[in-house]
Amino acid sequence: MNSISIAFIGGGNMARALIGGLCRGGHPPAAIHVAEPAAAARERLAADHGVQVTSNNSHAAAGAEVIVLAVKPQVMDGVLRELRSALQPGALVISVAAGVTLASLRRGLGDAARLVRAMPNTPALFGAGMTGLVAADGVEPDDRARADRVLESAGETVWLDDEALMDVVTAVSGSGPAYFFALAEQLALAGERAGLAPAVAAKLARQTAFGAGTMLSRAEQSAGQLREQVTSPGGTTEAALTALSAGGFEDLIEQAVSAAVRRGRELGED
Ligand SMILES: NC(=O)C1=CN([C@@H]2O[C@H](COP(=O)(O)OP(=O)(O)OC[C@H]3O[C@@H](n4cnc5c(N)ncnc54)[C@H](OP(=O)(O)O)[C@@H]3O)[C@@H](O)[C@H]2O)C=CC1
Ligand SMILES: O=C(O)[C@@H]1CCC=N1
Repeated sequence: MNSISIAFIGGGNMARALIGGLCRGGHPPAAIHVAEPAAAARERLAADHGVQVTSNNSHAAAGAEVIVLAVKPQVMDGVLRELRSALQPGALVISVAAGVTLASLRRGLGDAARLVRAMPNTPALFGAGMTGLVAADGVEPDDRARADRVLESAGETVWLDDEALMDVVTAVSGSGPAYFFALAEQLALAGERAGLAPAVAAKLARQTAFGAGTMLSRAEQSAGQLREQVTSPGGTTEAALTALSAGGFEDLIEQAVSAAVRRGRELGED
């Protein structure tokens, strides 16, 4: 594994997941610096992963070859102002912030900055992440390779040519794990209401989500084909899926994705 020096600005949920993925993938913790204002979060990151922690964004960024901006979109402008003069020449900046455009990163960091916008997701923690990436003008092939080396330790990557689609990536795979977790939650609750003990219902839902996810990742068939294999004509699954459709399942998913796309665009305008 490479030992690119990486600085994370913001040590919250997404940074933790990416750092976990990097460390599991063999990236040396000593080559990872994290700037995070909350002392408790810093202590946890240092204890869990052995990474270097600081409360000072500029110090973290100063020696780094790759800087990952993992702060909320709402605080990004202030962070960019702070970092503008702290980046070392040739450093690659990867922002994972939802909605924040390459143009606004460019405004904050100046013309010389090498910029990539990425949208990872939290399964990165176990190397099972999905990251969409788009590069700003001026990004060289070796910058893309550097971004890939950082994000591939967290799972799969896909490069897009059209930045406008990053809000759709955010809505599908960035936020996507939450939809599956919400489904697992509701499935367990429904099992409880139908008589199962809470622990049993939770175990059935979790392991079923794991099994379905494993099949989606390993089987050759499409999601639709896998669904059909479970659905015996006139059987229980068909009854359940008919109830989901009658309740507007397909429309609801479309509405959910549209809402997330809209919110991503709003965050970019703030
Ligand atoms: N969570 C997810 O699944 C995903 C999140 N993202 C993106 O990742 C980014 C972070 O999200 P997430 O990890 O969920 O949020 P968190 O709130 O968990 O993490 C953000 C961290 O940044 C810290 N922070 C706040 N202000 C500053 C600052 N000025 N300098 C340095 N650090 C600061 C926060 O500290 P404090 O709490 O003390 O304010 C917090 O620990 C967002 O832009 C989001 O869009 C992208 C993909 C998926
Ligand atoms: O909810 C959010 O805004 C972030 C971006 C994708 C996942 N979490």
